[in-house]
This record gives sequence, structure tokens and C-alpha cells, in this order.
Amino acid sequence: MKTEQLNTQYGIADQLQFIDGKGGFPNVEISNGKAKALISVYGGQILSYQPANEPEDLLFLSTRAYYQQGKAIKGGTPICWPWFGPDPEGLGRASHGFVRNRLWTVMGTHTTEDGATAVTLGVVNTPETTEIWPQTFELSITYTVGETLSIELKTQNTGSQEFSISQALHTYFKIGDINRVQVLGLNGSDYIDKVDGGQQKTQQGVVEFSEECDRIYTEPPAKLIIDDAALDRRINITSEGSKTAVVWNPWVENSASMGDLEDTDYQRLLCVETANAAQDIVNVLPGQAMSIKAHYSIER
Ligand SMILES: O=P(O)(O)OC[C@H]1O[C@@H](O)[C@H](O)[C@@H](O)[C@@H]1O
Repeated sequence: MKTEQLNTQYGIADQLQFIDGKGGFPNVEISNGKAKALISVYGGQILSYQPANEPEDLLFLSTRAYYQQGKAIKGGTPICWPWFGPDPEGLGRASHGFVRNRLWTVMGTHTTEDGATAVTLGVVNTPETTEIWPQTFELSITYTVGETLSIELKTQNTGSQEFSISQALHTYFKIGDINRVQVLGLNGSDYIDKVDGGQQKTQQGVVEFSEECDRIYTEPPAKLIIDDAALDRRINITSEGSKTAVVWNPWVENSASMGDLEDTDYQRLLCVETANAAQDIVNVLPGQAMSIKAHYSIER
């Protein structure tokens, strides 16, 4: 659908409009007095969120991101679904699933009672998705843009067979300096250390960064905090429906080797992901639905 039609059907005067974004992909632009946001219909992915009076974006978005059919946009919140990480069946399918690199559809927009603006995007099975993953589903994501940003990713099994998923809201947070950032709330939590051969470890104290970090925390608390000394702010992350948190920073070599990151971008990004991953696989029965949610707020 063209942006003109999208605006006629789903635009909200003085709050929400559709614009043509990079690569010709439609974007949802929200500005409602509480916050501003930019959401890409491609990938069903939020790219920018900035509360009123907050000088910096919540989210990191790479200046070298690709905006091309078949490629994921590096930054904001890419959606990993129906699997997180490498192809779980080893069939050579793309890492992190197949919805972060396709166009979603707009399902609805509305204003909430407290003046936030919400938009829902979705993907359903098609003959093309069936070739990749032979399941019948409806996936939707709702972004509610207010003083906080809330994200709900909902999986519905609309077929007659049970299926299993892993998933993640692969959020890239903007940070001032990775050397001066801490993740709070994980002390005592077990994790799988992907940069140390998948060893099981237990977090001691806060998480700090001085090398590549790729960890799957298997029983994290619902609330985590990114304490960012350089930007002088805290990001509160509250998760619902997920039993896994992923903490990832690519560090020097991976940043330099990724074509869609600047060499020094590892200093400015940190992924803390609300997920179901590793052993945390979710079975969805026919006719059933399950959701994960994340709520993000900035404190100064
Ligand atoms: O560059 P991508 O495909 O977005 O993935 C980046 C990273 O995503 C993280 O979630 C994984 O834990 C890492 O192992 C992975 O390298």
C-alpha cells in the first residue's frame, strides 16, 4: 500500500503519519507531545524513540544500515522470529528467522486513553514463508509510544499443528561509551557464555564491558537497568512473557567486520534483548497465542 493510502486509512491527525523512508520502505512517524518515534513497516521494527525533553534517542541506528529487501536494518529493534540465532534445524536458513527482512503490513493505529499513540504491524504465513517454515501463523507487533515505549510481540497459531518458536526483541540501545556502561539486575543470574564455548556461568555483580559480550541469561529478573555514565541516564527495561535476556556487544573486531556498522560503533551500542532462546523454546498450540512484552523508559 502506498503511503498516501496508508495515511487515509490509518493516519491520526497531529500524531501519526506515514512517510516514504529509505529504500522506499514506508515508515510510521509519531509525534504526540509525550515522545517522537519512527517505525519501519519493513521488518516491523522501531528505529527511533525519543521522549519529550530527552536530548538523546533511546535507540542506536547504524548510519551504515542497509535498507534493502532481504536484509535486516541494523539498529532499533529488529525482530528475531520464529527462531533466535542460527537455524535451529541446521538447514542453512537465515540467522534470527525470516521476519526482520521482509515487509510487514499495517494492521491498525489508535490513541490510548492516556494520550499515547499505538501502531500494530503484522505478518501472516504466505506460500513463500511456508517454504521457509511450514507453519500457519499470525505474528503482530504493537508499539505504544508515550512517556514510555511499550512493545508487544504476539504469536498466534492459526493452523492445526502445534509449533515451537524462539524469539527476541533484539533492541540496540544507544549508549554514550561502552567502557562506562553497566547492566544492573543480573547479579547471581546464570548465563550461557557464547564467546567462551557456550559455558554455563553465573553473573557476579554488574555486567561491564571490556571485550566482546554475547550472553544468554537463562533466568533473568523482569527488570533490568542500563546505567550509562557518559549520557548520564538510566534505561529501565521491564520484560513480560519472556524467560531469557540476551546481552550483546560486538566489540572491536566484529564491528570492523560488519559492513553495516562503523568500526567504532561498538562504543555506541548495547543490545539487551527480551527473548525466549536457548532451552527456552515456546510451544504454541493450535488456536492459541502467546506474547512477549518490553517496556522501556529513560531516567535522568
Ligand atoms: O548482526 P545480527 O545478525 O543482527 O546479529 C547480531 C548478534 O545478535 C545477538 O543477539 C546474538 O547473540 C549474536 O550472537 C549475534 O552475533
